[in-house]
Amino acid sequence: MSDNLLTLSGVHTHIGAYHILHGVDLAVPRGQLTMLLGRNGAGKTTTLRTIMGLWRASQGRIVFNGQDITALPTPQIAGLGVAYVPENMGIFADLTVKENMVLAARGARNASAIDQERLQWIFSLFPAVEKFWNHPAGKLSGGQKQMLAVSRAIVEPRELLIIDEPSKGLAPAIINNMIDAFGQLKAKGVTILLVEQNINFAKRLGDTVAVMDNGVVVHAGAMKELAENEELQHSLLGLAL
Ligand SMILES: Nc1ncnc2c1ncn2[C@@H]1O[C@H](COP(=O)(O)OP(=O)(O)OP(=O)(O)O)[C@@H](O)[C@H]1O
Repeated sequence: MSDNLLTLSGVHTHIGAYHILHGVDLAVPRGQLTMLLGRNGAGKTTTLRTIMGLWRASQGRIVFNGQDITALPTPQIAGLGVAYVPENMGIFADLTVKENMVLAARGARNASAIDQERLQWIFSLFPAVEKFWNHPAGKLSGGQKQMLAVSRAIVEPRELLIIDEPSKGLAPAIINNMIDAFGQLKAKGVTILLVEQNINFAKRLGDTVAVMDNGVVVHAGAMKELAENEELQHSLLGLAL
């Protein structure tokens, strides 16, 4: 088996009449945290949605854990162990934190059916989830909602966690908490693919990086190499810095 848990080769995606992805090549190494960076509109979200089968690749190939998933329906892709947290987080605002968690655990009808050891671990990663267990999710702060969204994604064991801009709009203290939690997830063997705009967040957390522009990956390599090269950051990311 290859060292890459996920690979995209020459992936094109059209949305209606618009040709958005123009041959994306991306490798997500097993056990690492890969950062997907790029200016606004570069195609990052479209890439994540194409991996999940929410948009269809019109050309190219997506392989997860040795299996071609390019044409699989989204529930089957999720069933292989891929969790996706979209930018809007997909939380049910009118339901409590507990109800949100129960709904995320396939087959669980109530909180006691959630793996309790796992739940305690999630509480230790994100204490706010325990603290606001019986509160409506809509009343949480932005950072707490993001923590709930990630908690929902990991309520069952996953091999790959895909998260769209988890640091967006968060205060620095909450970002530190997130960085800590992602580090612990990685230590548990979860492979993570994160879309980011915040280069400092990316530098602190990323092992591998891919930078997109105009619907293709224009740079890929070690995060450390990009983090140490300000000229390269500027030429690849420009004002996004
Ligand atoms: N539903 C859609 N219909 C038409 N064009 C779309 C649609 N969704 C995205 N696009 C276009 O596709 C391009 C890539 O968008 P995408 O959201 O993937 O970029 P991004 O890199 O995630 O940027 P951002 O950080 O702003 O979300 C943009 O030009 C965008 O306008």
